[in-house]
Amino acid sequence: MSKVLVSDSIDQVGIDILSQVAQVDVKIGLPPEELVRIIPEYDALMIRSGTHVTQEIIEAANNLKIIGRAGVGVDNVDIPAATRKGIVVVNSPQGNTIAAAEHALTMMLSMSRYVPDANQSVKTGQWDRKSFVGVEVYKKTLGIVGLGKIGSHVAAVAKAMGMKLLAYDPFISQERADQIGCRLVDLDLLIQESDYITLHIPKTKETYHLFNAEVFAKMKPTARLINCARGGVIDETALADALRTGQIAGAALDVFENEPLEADSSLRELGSKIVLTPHLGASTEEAQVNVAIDVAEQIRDVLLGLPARSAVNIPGLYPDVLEKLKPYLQLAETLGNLVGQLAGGRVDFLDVRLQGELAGTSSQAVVVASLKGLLSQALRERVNYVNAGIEAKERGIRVIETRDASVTDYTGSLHLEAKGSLGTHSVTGALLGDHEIRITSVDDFPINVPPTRYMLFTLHRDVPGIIGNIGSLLGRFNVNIASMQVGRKIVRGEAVMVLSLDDPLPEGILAEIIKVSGIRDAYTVTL
Ligand SMILES: NC(=O)C1=CN([C@@H]2O[C@H](COP(=O)(O)OP(=O)(O)OC[C@H]3O[C@@H](n4cnc5c(N)ncnc54)[C@H](O)[C@@H]3O)[C@@H](O)[C@H]2O)C=CC1
Ligand SMILES: O=C(O)CCC(=O)C(=O)O
Repeated sequence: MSKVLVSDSIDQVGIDILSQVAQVDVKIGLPPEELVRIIPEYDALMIRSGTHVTQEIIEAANNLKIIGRAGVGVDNVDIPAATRKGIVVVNSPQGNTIAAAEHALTMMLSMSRYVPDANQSVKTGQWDRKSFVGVEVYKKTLGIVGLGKIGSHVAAVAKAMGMKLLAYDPFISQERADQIGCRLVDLDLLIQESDYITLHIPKTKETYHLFNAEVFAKMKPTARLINCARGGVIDETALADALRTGQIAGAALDVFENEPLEADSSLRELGSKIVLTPHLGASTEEAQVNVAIDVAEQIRDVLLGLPARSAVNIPGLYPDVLEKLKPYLQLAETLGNLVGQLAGGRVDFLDVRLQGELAGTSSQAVVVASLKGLLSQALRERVNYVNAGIEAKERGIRVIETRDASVTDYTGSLHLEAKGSLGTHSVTGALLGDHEIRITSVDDFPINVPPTRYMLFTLHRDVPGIIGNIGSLLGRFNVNIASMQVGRKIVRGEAVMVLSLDDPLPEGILAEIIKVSGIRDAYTVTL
């Protein structure tokens, strides 16, 4: 039975789903060295934002197939390391959208009306109304940085509260911003014109310390900043200075560069100018149920050999695409494996040509499947859909994708050409019916054979006697021929012979085959 480690607090509904297919161990708050020690036992790891899945943990995770992040941000997982190791990383892209958006709005309103401080003063026996005169958000300008799922929901609610909306998001179209009712502007203008700025961006190289001393100097002195996205997108030292010196009026933060926030952080000493929460954006009952179900189902599916619907490191393999392409992916893997063996080791170039109806589909998954097949001889079960692309890149394999919808011999076909240590070779394949694979050409010689486990390919001159000679040679070595086919372009010209064999070819027989008069070259393939 598979084993799943849950290392952050997850709603019970998620544990129940996982328990249908696996032994589930819940161990919260493990020190990193303990995680490194026990991770080899596990097939899956389920986390929230508390566990940092570092390269060291991933390198030790020799049985891990999937890391499930019950939430959106995957910046606490070393994705490149997981990808290299062939571990799928999944998240829940929408399960906590509403919770995070509502938290940002809560922060904006409670900061504007000094709710946390007023609450504290009443609870400590005071009745002070003068110190807590707030400001309204009505008719104020809200600048939204990152107009994705959370940013868009914040926009919809803020609009209903009568706020004017500006947005900065270099990856969002004007049309989408118009639909949401936001004016799309550049970051400088947003910074200068906004009364409130709310951040809904991921933490990346580009967004690290995006809000810094220079930015605070350009903001209105009455402006307030909200961050319920990720710590690290704000330079916290510069923010503390800007608040202390009155460069900006207030800030409300749910996330921090280091979590938990350091006990001596200067952010804790800014009184009513700042509202702080301990990363509570996703902490609603509803969101926790949503993300637990979403991610546990994906872990369950992957452990059962099914695809995950929200994998962040498998390109283009969304379930609907996958369902349609599945037979073609099998074809691509088979042809990749075949052409890789014909071209010999050290392949440095692969042309993936999608033909007929295949030319109209998303090519990414087909390319990944071709690479998986190509690398399978070298990497065996270590190569999978997650790491095939990166493994190919690290081996210096240049991949090009081409499309030719005009090829209509079959409904859809795939042509792979590889250059390796044995020269350049090509194979084409198509599907017979829904999923029966046929190899339809080798080195541009037309054939029509199903792939079988053991195969022999020869390049030869099409003259009488060759087939008989090869047949008797194989007979002498006790190799049984299951089927044989010759492909040629002209009679008595160059030809290719494909034999499906019941047995693997014994050592040394290839050298004998090449000696047969008329044989130019011979290759054995094991699929
Ligand atoms: N505080 C909390 O508990 C929670 C925090 N989050 C965080 O909120 C953030 C947003 O989440 P979603 O809206 O679900 O993600 P999303 O992917 O739907 O939206 C992110 C948006 O940021 C934009 N973006 C990326 N780079 C940018 C840049 N350099 N400048 C401006 N915009 C940029 C993208 O185009 C995208 O539209 C994430 O960092 C996520 O981790 C999410 C849920 C809960
Ligand atoms: O798991 C949590 O509570 C944090 C959620 C979060 O930050 C996210 O989903 O990106």
